[in-house]
Amino acid sequence: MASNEQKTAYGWKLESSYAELPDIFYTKLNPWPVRSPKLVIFNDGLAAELGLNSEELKTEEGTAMLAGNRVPEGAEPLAQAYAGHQFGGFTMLGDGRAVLLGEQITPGGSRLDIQLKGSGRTPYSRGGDGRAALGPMLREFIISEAMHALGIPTTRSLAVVATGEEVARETYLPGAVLTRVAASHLRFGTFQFAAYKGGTEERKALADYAIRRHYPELESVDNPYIALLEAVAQRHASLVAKWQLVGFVHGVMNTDNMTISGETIDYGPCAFIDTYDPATVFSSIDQQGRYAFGNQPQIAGWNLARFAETLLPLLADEQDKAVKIAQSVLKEYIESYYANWLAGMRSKLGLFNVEAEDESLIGGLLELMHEHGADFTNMFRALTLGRPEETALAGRKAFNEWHEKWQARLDRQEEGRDAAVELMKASNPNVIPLNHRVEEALTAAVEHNDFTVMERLLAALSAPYSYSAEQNPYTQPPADPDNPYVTFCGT
Ligand SMILES: Nc1ncnc2c1ncn2[C@@H]1O[C@H](COP(=O)(O)OP(=O)(O)OP(=O)(O)O)[C@@H](O)[C@H]1O
Ligand SMILES: [Mg+2]
Repeated sequence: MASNEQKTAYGWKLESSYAELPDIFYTKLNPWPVRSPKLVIFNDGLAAELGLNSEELKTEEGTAMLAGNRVPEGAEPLAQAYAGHQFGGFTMLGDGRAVLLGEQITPGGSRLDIQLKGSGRTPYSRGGDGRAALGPMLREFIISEAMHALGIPTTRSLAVVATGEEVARETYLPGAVLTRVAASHLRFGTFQFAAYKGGTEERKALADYAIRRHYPELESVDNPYIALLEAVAQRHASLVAKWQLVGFVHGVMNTDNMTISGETIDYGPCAFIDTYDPATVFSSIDQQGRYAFGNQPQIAGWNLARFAETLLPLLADEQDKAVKIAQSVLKEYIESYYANWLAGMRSKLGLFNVEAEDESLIGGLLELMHEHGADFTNMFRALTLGRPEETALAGRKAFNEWHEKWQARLDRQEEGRDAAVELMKASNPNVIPLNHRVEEALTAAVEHNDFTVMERLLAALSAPYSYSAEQNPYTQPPADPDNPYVTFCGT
């Protein structure tokens, strides 16, 4: 693998294993410079994990690197090719506004992609300008870091640089470049690209690379491609269950927005639900509710099926046999998703063991929450804190009956009440990025050049299960729960 042995003053230790794939998979090019880069937010904790020198990167020269005006030593920037099913239709895509600088080898020995998003046009830009607006990039920063703190696999955000240039959307908006960090940017769509553009050779090269990079333990198994499909399916069974357990709506679950590593990627029109309603959507282009909160497990399964199709020639010699294998993996995905979700819901209610009536206990609560528009996060927080009287369901006969049943169920456990409360605290976040607080932070930053509101919000979101008193202001639901407050989620 091409390597840059010498660590620089900035701490860069960049390699470029992706560039060893057949050259249909990428186009080498540098990011396009921007007019007057200004660093507006920087993630010191992540920089330390990456072995990067925060102080150096915050200087003018360092900021120039995070803006794409200067290429770090050892970087071999490239735009990645991929395809995708978007809202059901197949398209050739690729990084139309991003470049991969390389893979940072961290002090802990991990290999993590460093990508600039909003870095200018590429051969995959189609009609786009290659740029990104400040509001949405700050939004990606906040939500991805909140997801990480919640314990949910995700790409991360190192920095946002304002470009000093405007981008034309519905109006003119300030532009920005986000430095995104990921286990890799291999997407289901990367495999779709290989299947569409390449032969068996390219498909195999990509699958081998994905295995080496994310599932090295599978290299020696009998058919590593079946094992790859199973492993990716299992990671998504776990990932999507985690989304459902905190009320996260991804919003654009197209195959180009799902990763081989099992990390959440692309924080476009995403948001956390306030009131519990499986039909909740945040994307204005999702008129059919394809990516509604309650549909996510099925849509991930649909996307996995598209991924499986790209692997068919590698799964077995005969097509029939390959299809059967893929079908059985997809069936396991659904079962495994449900098992993960059920286990997570038990934890949210402080239940350690399994009882036959648990599914109806959990389902009964969710039905009541849906019927009466209960806030998802606050409901579980109130139950955790033993304050059912603070919920939207307080005083309702059906809820009182449910509550008694739940209390009796808790009393039947040997672990005791204190342990149940600890389990609930570890499973029910005290604070999530409430949409109205995110909007408030973005308005201050984008419209008033005040980043302190965002800094305080990030601090509150950094330890969501700590139940610390400083988080209290960030737990209040919006005054108007019918307003989804997601105006900065464009592009
Ligand atoms: N302003 C733009 N200029 C050029 N290409 C763009 C632009 N916005 C989006 N694209 C491209 O359109 C495709 C789909 O867009 P999507 O909103 O999923 O991407 P994104 O938010 O840029 O990317 P990512 O998935 O990397 O977070 C991607 O290939 C993306 O690179
Ligand atoms: Mg995308």
